[in-house]
Amino acid sequence: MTQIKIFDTTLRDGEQSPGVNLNQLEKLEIAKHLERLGVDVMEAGFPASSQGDFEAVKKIAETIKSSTVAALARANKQDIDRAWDAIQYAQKPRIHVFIATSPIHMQDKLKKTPTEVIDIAVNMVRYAKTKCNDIEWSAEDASRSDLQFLATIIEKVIDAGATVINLPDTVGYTTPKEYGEMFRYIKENVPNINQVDLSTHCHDDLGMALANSIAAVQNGATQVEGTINGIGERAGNAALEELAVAFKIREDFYPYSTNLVLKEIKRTSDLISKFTGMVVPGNKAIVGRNAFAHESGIHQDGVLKNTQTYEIITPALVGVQSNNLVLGKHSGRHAFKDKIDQLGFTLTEEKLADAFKAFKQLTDRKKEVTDDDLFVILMDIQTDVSNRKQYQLLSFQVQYDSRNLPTATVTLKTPAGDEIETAQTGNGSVEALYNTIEALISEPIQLTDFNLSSIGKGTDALAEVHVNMNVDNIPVSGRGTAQDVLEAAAHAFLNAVNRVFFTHSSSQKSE
Ligand SMILES: CC(=O)SCCNC(=O)CCNC(=O)[C@H](O)C(C)(C)COP(=O)(O)OP(=O)(O)OC[C@H]1O[C@@H](n2cnc3c(N)ncnc32)[C@H](O)[C@@H]1OP(=O)(O)O
Ligand SMILES: CC(C)C(=O)C(=O)O
Repeated sequence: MTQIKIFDTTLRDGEQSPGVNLNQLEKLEIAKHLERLGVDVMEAGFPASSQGDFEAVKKIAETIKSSTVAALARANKQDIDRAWDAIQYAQKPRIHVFIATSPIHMQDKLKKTPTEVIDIAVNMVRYAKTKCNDIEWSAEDASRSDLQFLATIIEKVIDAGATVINLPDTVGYTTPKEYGEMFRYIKENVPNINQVDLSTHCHDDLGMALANSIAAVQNGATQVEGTINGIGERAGNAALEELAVAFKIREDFYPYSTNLVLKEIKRTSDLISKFTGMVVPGNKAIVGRNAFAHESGIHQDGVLKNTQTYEIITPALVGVQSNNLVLGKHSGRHAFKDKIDQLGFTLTEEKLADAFKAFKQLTDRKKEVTDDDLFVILMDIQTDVSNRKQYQLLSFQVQYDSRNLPTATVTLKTPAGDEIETAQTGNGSVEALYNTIEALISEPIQLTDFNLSSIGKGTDALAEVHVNMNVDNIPVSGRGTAQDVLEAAAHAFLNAVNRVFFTHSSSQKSE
């Protein structure tokens, strides 16, 4: 078995998904779960892109111990300095420098000749190497680049000190055969290629990201880049959970393995889906709601007789639990703490007390508290910033009458500490509530998406709302959970507004 390194870019390319904007605490929590999942490298962000991203990458670098922490930089000194400033205290830091190598990108975007691009790439890898030992260099749009040119520039950046060479299919254009042949060509035509890890980074525009990544591995790639749930720019990146499980299930066919702890997959996928607001489609491989559901009679009959007739992956392999009923009204702190550890959270004493209180409050209203309920409580507690200046929901009331327009009355605390209240109507209860909150907030708001789901089953299940909106023309997402649908909706709305409020108040999106 050849061990393939997993480079997770959920926090960088994943965050480039339209509408996704994670705050520092959310990024940190995701990073901790990625470490627990066993990724070899996590790309924590692009520090030069904003102060908020810089601070998030720095915090992750200071916290993560076993995975390499990478930071992205364009091929210029300012970006490289920023990347290094953010990751220098990591146990295993990596600077990831990229520059495009395809004719269209060099000519029309960078406005540089191929010779100039070679000089910039070599000089910037050399510069980055003066700061950090581990340097990844990416040839952006490699799959549309001239192969001879690619071989020339790769040989030179390796001589300049690169330790990993990444050949992205940036626009998701290539096919497995073509992409595999590119890797083989590079293996055969770059004399110093065996000194480095060769990496693949695929986008899913034509639905071939996973197939292309596997083709690259079959032709010499030793590192695969991708994201959890396949999120990312446009149609997304290769889904790492699909790659790892495919290698495991088809180990008879693929002589490759990864370090991923497969039973952590579902939990990590849930966490990322909730924080990003990117709902995993029911039919998504490995982590979709229906991935292990058998609906039709013939399939059910087969599964009852022998699960393997229709089930190639056992749900437990990826951490899907059939019965996750856990703690109840009478559970104590020890059992609670033990469960928190199992779910992969590390809480300070103060947060532990808050979480226990929230859990006890929930048991008063909900008969059965599941792992999923607890997971949401812990996510909220770990990323709670209610001690900071922001809009806070103090109370609300919605009057619904099937013959008249619903009316909402809302009281908010403003970031300046004032209490404000007003009432508005709407065509439905949520609209009345949102019209009212909007009337209380000075920034112009345009709601672009509203998504309601339940956590678990039953009439007492928690409601979860994700919203996308433009606040002051800035696209932003928000998430809220509560036992009541309207309360969850109000929290999601304010969660989105507060993200933008922080952007303005601290001049960058930092928390
Ligand atoms: C394929 C990928 O996923 S690449 C990563 C994409 N991620 C992002 O873009 C993150 C979000 N981006 C941002 O916040 C901003 O674009 C910033 C902060 C990075 C840069 O902002 P600005 O300085 O205003 O530049 P802007 O984005 O408008 O243009 C990009 C500039 O970088 C140049 N550039 C692009 N890639 C590279 C590179 N790899 N190396 C050097 N220069 C580059 C472009 O040619 C352009 O230069 P020009 O201003 O001389 O024409
Ligand atoms: C910066 C590189 C690695 C990238 O994201 C791409 O080319 O898609």
